[in-house]
Amino acid sequence: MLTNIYETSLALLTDLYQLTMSQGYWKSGRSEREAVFHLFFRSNPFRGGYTIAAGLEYIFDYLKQFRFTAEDIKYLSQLEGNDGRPLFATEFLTYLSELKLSCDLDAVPEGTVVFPHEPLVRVKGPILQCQLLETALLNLINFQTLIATKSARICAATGGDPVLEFGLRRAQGIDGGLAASRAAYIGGCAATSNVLAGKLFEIPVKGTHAHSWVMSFDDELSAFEEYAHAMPNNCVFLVDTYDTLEGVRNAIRVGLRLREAGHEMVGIRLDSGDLAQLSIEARQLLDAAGLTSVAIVASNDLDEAVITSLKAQGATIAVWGVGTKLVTAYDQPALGGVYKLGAIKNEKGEWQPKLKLSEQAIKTSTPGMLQVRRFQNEAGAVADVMFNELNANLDTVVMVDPLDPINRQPLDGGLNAVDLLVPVVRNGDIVYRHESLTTIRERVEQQLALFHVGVRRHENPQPYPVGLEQELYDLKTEWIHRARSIQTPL
Ligand SMILES: Nc1ncnc2c1ncn2[C@@H]1O[C@H](COP(=O)(O)OP(=O)(O)OP(=O)(O)O)[C@@H](O)[C@H]1O
Ligand SMILES: O=P(O)(O)OC[C@H]1O[C@H](OP(=O)(O)OP(=O)(O)O)[C@H](O)[C@@H]1O
Ligand SMILES: O=C(O)c1cccnc1
Repeated sequence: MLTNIYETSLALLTDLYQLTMSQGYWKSGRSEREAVFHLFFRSNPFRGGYTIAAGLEYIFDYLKQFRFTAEDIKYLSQLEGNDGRPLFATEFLTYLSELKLSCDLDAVPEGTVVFPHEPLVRVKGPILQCQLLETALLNLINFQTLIATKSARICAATGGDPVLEFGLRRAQGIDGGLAASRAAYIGGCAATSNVLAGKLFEIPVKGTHAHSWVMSFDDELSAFEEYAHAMPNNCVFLVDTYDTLEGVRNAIRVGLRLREAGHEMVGIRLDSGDLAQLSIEARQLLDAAGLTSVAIVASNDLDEAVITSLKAQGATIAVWGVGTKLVTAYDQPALGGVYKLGAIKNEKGEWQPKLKLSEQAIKTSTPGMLQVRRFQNEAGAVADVMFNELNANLDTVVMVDPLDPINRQPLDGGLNAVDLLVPVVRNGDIVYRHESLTTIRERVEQQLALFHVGVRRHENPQPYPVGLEQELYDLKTEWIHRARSIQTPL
């Protein structure tokens, strides 16, 4: 079971406008009106071809802590509007203090490969409640999905060599550091240096030593000897404090003495200079000394591009320590996920599709209560089709490319079909079984294997087909026309 990260009430972890709109829904008698929202992103991060969904378990933790306590209500009661009078009505605050979530959430399991415009989470319930959840859900899913994806890319670049996540010191605060360690492990990292993340999430913890250890002695050899004395079963010597190849020679001296004492040196770490050249030279020195099992660990601002380049240069690095660029998603610091209303019930209790128009077709949201069906054959995933659960006849599925509607592809009934969104919360209660991070990591591997290498490559990846089921496409087109006419002046 995930240890609760959050032990405080979290209903106020939201943008003020969610609460002002909520008072609006309440005052206009529409707070209980049923609505459906979708959380999705519009483009794969890092100019990549895929994205790894993550963060769902944190949503469960957040929902468990969703309540307006007496202190929260007191705080809200003190907020003032422009005229200096209370922003919120006392009766509305009483309503909030008695609020119990009754939403249904459907979500894509963590570790699933997902694509732009596909809902990662779908929230159905009283519109006021759906609205109150928006900001926190985006906060939780956007960040962890981004970092899990970055991690998967870095791990793909190492081609299976272990990646150690070293990012805590450069992460965005305490919570960012913990969530990043979790997401990095989901994406494929072998271990973290973050000990609290290790304890909370059962992630293996690993580490070497810092330059300060070497600098605290008069010479490097004494530093390595003392470290070996203190930690004979965890010796990875950082060799670049003064002269890297001299450092390797000192490590070898200590490694051979350790062996005589019945221990094996685990590795050396390179943290500066030309990592390809130094790793090749260090490997030669280690092998010549008979220390063939000693691993070369490298760190220093690594990311998937540098790792790919180092591999191409024949670097003999066996373990990769990656911090800053992983946990901060350095080259793209936000996923840009959004949360849009798909449908709302009218006074008669009938679902009304809703969409948000945009100048750019790609930004116009898709109406309905959406589900994603992934079609697969023996070779892997063929296409994902979004459909509207409110009005779907899926006996024969014709997929329409929303950006090129002439491109209509019938999907053969012989294909396997899996619906990506699964029930996770019903009437406010979590109904999804807890998944270990091991299960989630395995899912990432299995899922990535379903996709063509062209979709997975980092340079100019092939777009994977994601389309709208024909009836949904027609519905969207109809509602685009209707929405435009709403705006057309008489
Ligand atoms: N052979 C290589 N090919 C491509 N990139 C490399 C190679 N070796 C190191 N790098 C990367 O180059 C970047 C800068 O390395 P550089 O050697 O300039 O800095 P540094 O070694 O940290 O400098 P300093 O000695 O001041 O610490 C780092 O991201 C590092 O991982
Ligand atoms: O480069 P990153 O991918 O962010 O990996 C983490 C970095 O953090 C440490 O450096 P730092 O200078 O903070 O401490 P040190 O004195 O132990 O090298 C470590 O040596 C790595 O270089
Ligand atoms: O254990 C390490 O080598 C380590 C830990 C944090 C940051 N950099 C390196």
